[in-house]
Amino acid sequence: MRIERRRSASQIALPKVIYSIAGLVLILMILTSVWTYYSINNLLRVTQDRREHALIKGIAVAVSDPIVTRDYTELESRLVDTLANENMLAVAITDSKGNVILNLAKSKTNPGESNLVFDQTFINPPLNTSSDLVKTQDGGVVTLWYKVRAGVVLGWLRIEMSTQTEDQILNTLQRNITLSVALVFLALISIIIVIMRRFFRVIEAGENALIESNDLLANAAYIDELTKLPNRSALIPLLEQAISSCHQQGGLLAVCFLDLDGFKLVNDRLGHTAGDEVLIEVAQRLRATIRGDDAVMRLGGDEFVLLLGGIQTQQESHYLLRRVLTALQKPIRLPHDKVTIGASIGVTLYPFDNSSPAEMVEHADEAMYEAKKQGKNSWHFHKNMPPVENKS
Ligand SMILES: Nc1nc2c(ncn2[C@@H]2O[C@H](COP(=O)(O)OP(=O)(O)OP(=O)(O)O)[C@@H](O)[C@H]2O)c(=O)[nH]1
Repeated sequence: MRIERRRSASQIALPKVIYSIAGLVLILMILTSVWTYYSINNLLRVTQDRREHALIKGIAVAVSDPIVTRDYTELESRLVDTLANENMLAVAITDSKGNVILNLAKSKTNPGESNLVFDQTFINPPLNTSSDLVKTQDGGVVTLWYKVRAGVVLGWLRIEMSTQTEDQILNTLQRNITLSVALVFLALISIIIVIMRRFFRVIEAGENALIESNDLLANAAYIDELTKLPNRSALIPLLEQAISSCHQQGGLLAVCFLDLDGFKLVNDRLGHTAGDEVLIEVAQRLRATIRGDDAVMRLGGDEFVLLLGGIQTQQESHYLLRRVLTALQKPIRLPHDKVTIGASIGVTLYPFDNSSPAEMVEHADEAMYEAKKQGKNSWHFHKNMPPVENKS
């Protein structure tokens, strides 16, 4: 009589959807971050290139006059000014073949100072290029070659610059993006956890409601509305259960079909409502009389079935049946009347009667009719039983 409780497909599928969306968002976020990082990186490089170009062009213009006039004092002064630039490391002027005209390097110990470099008389310029500007990079140092022109090519301007500032910007950018991704990732994970927890709470609540409604439905299907006893639908399942435990534990199981005597009269004399009250009282008395493991059901009308298990001897079944009738025979008090009612009981005993559950009920029913025939308010064992004394 158990009703299976399963989660619906949509209930199982939804967390997967949430995980997939979250995963997708995460991948998009990482891709966006990487793309942003490379875009900004690229932008910085382009800006840096333009800045360097403008810078070297400016220096070239500034040094072209002193080169033409061979005013090396003025040339040195202009190069020293150039070296004042924070990132500038060295600056040199060569003729068109690479012979050094002037070579200045910033002092490593005192960046405010610049020294003439004398030990390098020739620097190899990129002679086989048609471009005016050539850039090479080695680690954090950028070397720029630029053709100095005044109508004709006067020579080469060579500057060495540190990319320290640029690297710092990029490192900061990289750190910030990594931090942002980590923070967004954490936020996303937290949101997923919150959503999942809420989701599972909703499922749990839904499941509980489903279980409750299933239980209610199950009860409604197997319970007699008037007496609250199990009804006819519960008869075979309960009988099968009782047979199985009797089979395991041994002893006898009495299947008792009980029909009230003269109940129609109660209805006729006192009305249907009074009849109902009598049925409710009978149900309560039957329930109070049987043992915890026994069962009592109302099949309908004034018919009940009792399943009395754990009986060791046939004699014991007589005792139990007498107890049932004695309990019923006590007057029933109604608001305006008092009713005394009896019952006839037909009995079949398992395992003497080893037929199917439905047949056993039929046998008990037949025996009940025998009890009625023999004067009512008594019990009668089915004819298939070993000879036992039928008593009232
Ligand atoms: N009050 C009430 N009466 C019911 C209900 N269901 C069936 N009945 C009545 O119960 C009576 C049962 O009839 P019988 O068992 O044939 O009559 P009886 O007087 O007990 O006859 P015997 O069994 O031969 O003693 C009928 O009058 C039905 O109308 C119910 O739920 N409530």
